[in-house]
Amino acid sequence: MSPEASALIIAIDGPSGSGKSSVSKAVAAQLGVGYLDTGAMYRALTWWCLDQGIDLTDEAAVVEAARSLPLEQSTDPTDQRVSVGGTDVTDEIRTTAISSEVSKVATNTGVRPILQQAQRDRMSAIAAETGGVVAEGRDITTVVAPDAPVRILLTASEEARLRRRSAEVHGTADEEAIAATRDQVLRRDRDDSAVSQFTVAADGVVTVDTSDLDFDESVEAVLAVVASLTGDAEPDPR
Ligand SMILES: Nc1ncnc2c1ncn2[C@@H]1O[C@H](COP(=O)(O)OP(=O)(O)OP(=O)(O)O)[C@@H](O)[C@H]1O
Ligand SMILES: Nc1ccn([C@H]2C[C@H](O)[C@@H](COP(=O)(O)O)O2)c(=O)n1
Repeated sequence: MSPEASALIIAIDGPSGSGKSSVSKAVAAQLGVGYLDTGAMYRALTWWCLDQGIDLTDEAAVVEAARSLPLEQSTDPTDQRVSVGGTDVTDEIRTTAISSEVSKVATNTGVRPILQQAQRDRMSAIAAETGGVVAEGRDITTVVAPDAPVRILLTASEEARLRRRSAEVHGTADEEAIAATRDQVLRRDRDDSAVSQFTVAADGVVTVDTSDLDFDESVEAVLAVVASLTGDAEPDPR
């Protein structure tokens, strides 16, 4: 039996600001398994292309960059680091400069199969190493790991998502801050929707709506789905 056959594979998708990354990291930490942030891979490729002077609208050049992306990504949910070509880009890939450009790379249909295969390979390696993996993104439940035993669509209302992202980026969720956040959340979702379906759960995918849940309640809700689908996934007591 391959190590993955008995591993705890959890796939989570959802729109921007729904809480995928933060909730997935907490779930992985509680279950004692590794974590894969697939959005970070698209962000890292965007950073690399810009660093190399590649025009993001030159689709063939971006595909070529995806093929040779020198990416290193940690899998510890409590210590996320991303490096490209030896440069630590952990913080830089979260800047507005990257957030506002990343959809150009993520909607490049030549890039997607390359990163999707890399994500499958990473998931297998992480599961073999840690006994499981929580992988999150936009197409994990549908394309990257449609056979995962646990597949969840994490959603939240547009208002909740704007409020959360605004509080995170601007430290406030007043009207002005929310207006400044719309591009990063709503426009990006609209662009990304052209290539992935992450607003409606595919067959067999469980929806967890966090609009009225706080962070801890969202983590509990996801853990409850994991437990109900696997029967034995109690949080690691360590
Ligand atoms: N249920 C919740 N209640 C309140 N805040 C939350 C909740 N879930 C997540 N957050 C906060 O909302 C912000 C956005 O969450 P997160 O970055 O995890 O979203 P995401 O879905 O991964 O977004 P993106 O796809 O744009 O990276 C974070 O500051 C996070 O702490
Ligand atoms: N599986 C994935 C993961 C991410 N993307 C796109 C969507 C975003 O524009 C970008 C960055 O993702 P984030 O860090 O905000 O979750 O990558 C995708 O198309 N498929």
